[in-house]
Amino acid sequence: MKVVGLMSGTSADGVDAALVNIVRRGGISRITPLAFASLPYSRTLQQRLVELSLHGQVAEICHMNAYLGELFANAALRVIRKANYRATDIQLIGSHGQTIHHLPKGIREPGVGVVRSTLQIGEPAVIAERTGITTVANFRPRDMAAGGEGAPLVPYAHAMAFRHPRRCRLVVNIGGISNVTYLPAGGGVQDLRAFDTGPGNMVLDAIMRVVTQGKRSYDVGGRMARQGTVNEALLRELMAHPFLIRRPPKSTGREEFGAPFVQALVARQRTLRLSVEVLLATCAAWTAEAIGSCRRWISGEIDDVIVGGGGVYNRAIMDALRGVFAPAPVLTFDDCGWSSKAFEATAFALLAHDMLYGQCTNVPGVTGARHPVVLGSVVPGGAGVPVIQARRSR
Ligand SMILES: Nc1ncnc2c1ncn2[C@@H]1O[C@H](COP(=O)(O)OP(=O)(O)OP(=O)(O)O)[C@@H](O)[C@H]1O
Ligand SMILES: CC(=O)N[C@H]1[C@@H]2OC[C@@H](O2)[C@@H](O)[C@@H]1O[C@H](C)C(=O)O
Repeated sequence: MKVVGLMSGTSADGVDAALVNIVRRGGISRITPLAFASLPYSRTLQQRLVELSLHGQVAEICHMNAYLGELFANAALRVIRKANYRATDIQLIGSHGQTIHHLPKGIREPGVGVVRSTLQIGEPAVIAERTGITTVANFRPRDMAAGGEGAPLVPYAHAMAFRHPRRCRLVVNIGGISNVTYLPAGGGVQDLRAFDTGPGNMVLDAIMRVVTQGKRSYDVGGRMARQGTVNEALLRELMAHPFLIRRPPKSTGREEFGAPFVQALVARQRTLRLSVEVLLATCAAWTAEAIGSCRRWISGEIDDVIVGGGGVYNRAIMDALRGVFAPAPVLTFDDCGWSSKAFEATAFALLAHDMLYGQCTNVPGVTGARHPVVLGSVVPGGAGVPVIQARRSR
């Protein structure tokens, strides 16, 4: 089956589209990447989405849901064209959407108990209408309904791509938020451990925006951070952040590490009279140390560390990670035959595909859900939902 995966992460910098071929045999899906395309958001749109995530008005959320649906559809059509296919050659789209709010711990309501919620926008009905292709979206809410955090979900795909019969591996995604997946040697999906570790590019990007008055949205190559030295006192304060100490299952987002957090951090920088370079160096080191502190909740050796997400291009973070995990080698997804940029989009192609087979793709030990569930809701395309000789498998 040819499937497009669509993803816009917490950095809100654009839609990634991965076209893959998936073959399923013996209850196992195998992926061959075919093409990848990105549709970057304008800086104004990125800013609107960041604002929306924290202070969105309902009318704007309503509008953005449909507008992003159009952009997601464009991204899908772009990757299909790039691979010289037509939309009618593609059977399925898996769209993560754009997270604009995530409340994994939930809020207690009388007569109901704790209500957990998360909101990904980018209307799948618009995607299905523009492309004619069956679209699966809204992957997170079902896990939450089963008592889980609804995140992270990509560990299912990490296991498919990176598990090894003899090596214990730590897969790290450094997106806006960072998350880890521990894959014990020879283990399967049910043996993995995974959770968000907290800070990623979101904090560094926000600092760049504040100090350049919005002219630069990230520190290219981590160059500015590499000109500073780490302030150990501030690093210790940051390592005491409540999210880092919380036991898994745990997931987070802009609600904890977005603008209000960064405003307080920049105020602290001014009190301590630190340069921007020192602040960036300290936050890059914090990202790496927070990832390293996952070892508190992981029992077992780490033979390889494999890193993906935009953070692989930040040398300050990568150098710090090498220090944190030495002597284990710190590799990238690309070193292992997978694209760092395309992986999350690919993962949502896989989740959509496996959903059609009735496969449960949440990992209850990861999200905290009470039981495995089938993730996603379907909007049929012009040819209806692809019919599968369904064989329910775990
Ligand atoms: N050349 C580069 N140098 C430094 N940093 C970079 C570079 N390219 C990308 N990045 C960083 O990577 C970020 C985007 O990463 P990515 O696309 O993995 O995040 P995301 O998928 O939005 O986040 P998440 O995984 O949390 O949902 C950018 O905002 C930027 O901070
Ligand atoms: C709610 C939400 O969108 N969370 C994202 C975010 O970005 C990284 C980390 O926080 C992870 O928990 C998740 O994304 C990936 C795709 C996941 O579900 O595995």
